[in-house]
Amino acid sequence: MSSEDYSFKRLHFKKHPHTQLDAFRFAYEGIVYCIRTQRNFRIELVLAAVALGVSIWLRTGVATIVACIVSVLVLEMINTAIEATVDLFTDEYHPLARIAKDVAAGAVLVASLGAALIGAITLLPPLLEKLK
Ligand SMILES: Nc1ncnc2c1ncn2[C@@H]1O[C@H](COP(=O)(O)OP(=O)(O)OP(=O)(O)O)[C@@H](O)[C@H]1O
Repeated sequence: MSSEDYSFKRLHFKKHPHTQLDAFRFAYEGIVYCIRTQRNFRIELVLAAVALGVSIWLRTGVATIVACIVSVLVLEMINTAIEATVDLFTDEYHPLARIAKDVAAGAVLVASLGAALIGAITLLPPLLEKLK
């Protein structure tokens, strides 16, 4: 779904009033938008499923892995929101637009590297033990 399709769906959007259920639906649509349009988000979902599966198989605590997964996915979504906001503001080159997008992408990279490191520390020793 492109951002144009997404906007089209909302042609009849009324800002007020909306119910709590509508608020959940808007949030759900945001998640679906990320899955449909962000390749990195889909890759992260697959890696998350693999890491979670391995963690369950090895019977390590899953809480750390879940925390890493949530951090990366949430940051990817915030990155997508920042990109959309910057694109809404300008489609011209602007150094501040570049900083906003680069810093947001950098945040995702830091979280991803951290998650990979934590994943390796948590999963590698029991995995090597199991494969002995
Ligand atoms: N309006 C702009 N002004 C200046 N630089 C920009 C602008 N838009 C994008 N850039 C630069 O291009 C890079 C890629 O921006 P783009 O919007 O294409 O993100 P993307 O490739 O879709 O990112 P992702 O892969 O995380 O979805 C930014 O990180 C930034 O360095």
